[in-house]
Amino acid sequence: MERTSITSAVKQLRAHAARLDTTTIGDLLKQDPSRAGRHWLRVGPLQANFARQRYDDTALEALFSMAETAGVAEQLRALFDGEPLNRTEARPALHTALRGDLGSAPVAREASQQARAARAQMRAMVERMSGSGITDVVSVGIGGSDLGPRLVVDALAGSSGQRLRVHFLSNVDPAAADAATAALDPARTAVLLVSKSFGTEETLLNGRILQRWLGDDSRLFAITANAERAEAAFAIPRERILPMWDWVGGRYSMWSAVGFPIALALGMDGFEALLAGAAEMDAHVLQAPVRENLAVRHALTAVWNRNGLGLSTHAVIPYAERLRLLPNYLQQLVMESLGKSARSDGRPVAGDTVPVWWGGVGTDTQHSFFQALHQGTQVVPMDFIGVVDTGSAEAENARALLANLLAQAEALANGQADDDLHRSYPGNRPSTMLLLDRLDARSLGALVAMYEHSVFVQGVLWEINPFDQFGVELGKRLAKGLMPALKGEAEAEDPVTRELLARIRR
Ligand SMILES: O=P(O)(O)OC[C@H]1O[C@H](O)[C@H](O)[C@@H](O)[C@@H]1O
Repeated sequence: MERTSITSAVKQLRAHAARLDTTTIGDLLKQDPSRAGRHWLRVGPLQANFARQRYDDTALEALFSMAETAGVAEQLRALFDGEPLNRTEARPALHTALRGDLGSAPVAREASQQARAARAQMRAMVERMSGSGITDVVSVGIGGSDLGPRLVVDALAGSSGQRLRVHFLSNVDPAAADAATAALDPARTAVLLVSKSFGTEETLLNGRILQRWLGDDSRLFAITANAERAEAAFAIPRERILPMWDWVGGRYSMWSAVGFPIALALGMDGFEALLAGAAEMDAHVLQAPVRENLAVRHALTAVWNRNGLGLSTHAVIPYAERLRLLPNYLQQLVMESLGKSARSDGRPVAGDTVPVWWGGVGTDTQHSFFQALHQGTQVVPMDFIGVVDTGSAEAENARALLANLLAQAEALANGQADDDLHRSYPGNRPSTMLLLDRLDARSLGALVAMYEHSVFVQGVLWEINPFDQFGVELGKRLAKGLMPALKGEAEAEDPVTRELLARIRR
């Protein structure tokens, strides 16, 4: 989209928001009795209701035409086809090729082919490891090499007649390595070093600790796009290395061999069900017109709340204990992808980009930060996520969970007036309701893929590259430079850091 048109689209959204300033969610529902029933979209096991967003049909039309002007449908096609949309790094982002073959260009077909071959390798390794007396696996990785597998294993391992017990180690704090290994027997444990670059300090340092602890390199594995480094630094032979590629971004990589811990915990069939759920969402997102497209609608809603209403944070609240790690996962996916101030072409962005994403699990968070959501001065738009059939025999608890989910969304939207301001609920706080039929590999795959595509579409609308993350580099470089100073072999340049170091050393 031309800079002028994104600027004017943002201006238009603000004008619609101003026009709707005194119209509440309650008013919108009253004005249009069909609203609650009209704002549903369903894709496979996932359905979403947007009726409690603060746009009316006219504002929604402006959002749809913003998507059309930005060429969202064409950009999605370009994504699947492996065009080098990651322009700052001159490469494609082909995570969709890890779970299907909807890309029609040779580069995308080649990627799907490589992904299939890697899955065959994974299947063989899962079988070998499952029958080898190994009981536990420690997956060492951080960021995109940790959060996705950690989320899925935490969500699904318990319910799938778990094979190997999988544990995760990410933080460079030595206490994390202690905690990860405390209850394990090294003789019955395998260690996976998961790092796309094989250059990440935390993973390399923790990898050393775990290699020593293991005492037997035959149960040390690597998942990486840099096999040479894994071989050189840890002497891991090729047959124990699973591949990764530079056309997969770290935070989009759990569908690749980075998902090996998932396959070990759920079995390869479970892992493939996750991919199938994501592939179902891919097909929908690629083919559905803008007005019926779940990820596009989710993205437009995010842009409305950010640029139209000017809301600076966004909360995601799964009412499912097994999705307790989803907010952490989404923080990386959304904020590392969209936390940018430069457009793809290097010029400054036209308006605000990503809000701060945060959240936690319901019902717990009702008893911690929901007070601020109901009565605080800042309005926080939310994604509520519920599971219709929990599959639990504890029907009373399952009903209470759903009742709380429904009640909170209602209370936030409708509020309740009271003469006493302390007891008054302002309401008019927007939320989207996302419902999974049940929580299994397929529905979780679909949900995560929906978020990935929503992030991509937001990137298109804001004209930013969601696939780089240069913002994380400066701090890493400075930390490296401070290692000698911490050993007392050098001084820090920054006066405050120097003073801090002096006190640390004392
Ligand atoms: O997989 P690795 O190369 O070890 O990278 C792990 C993580 O570290 C980096 O700092 C990036 O911010 C993340 O996007 C990445 O997922």
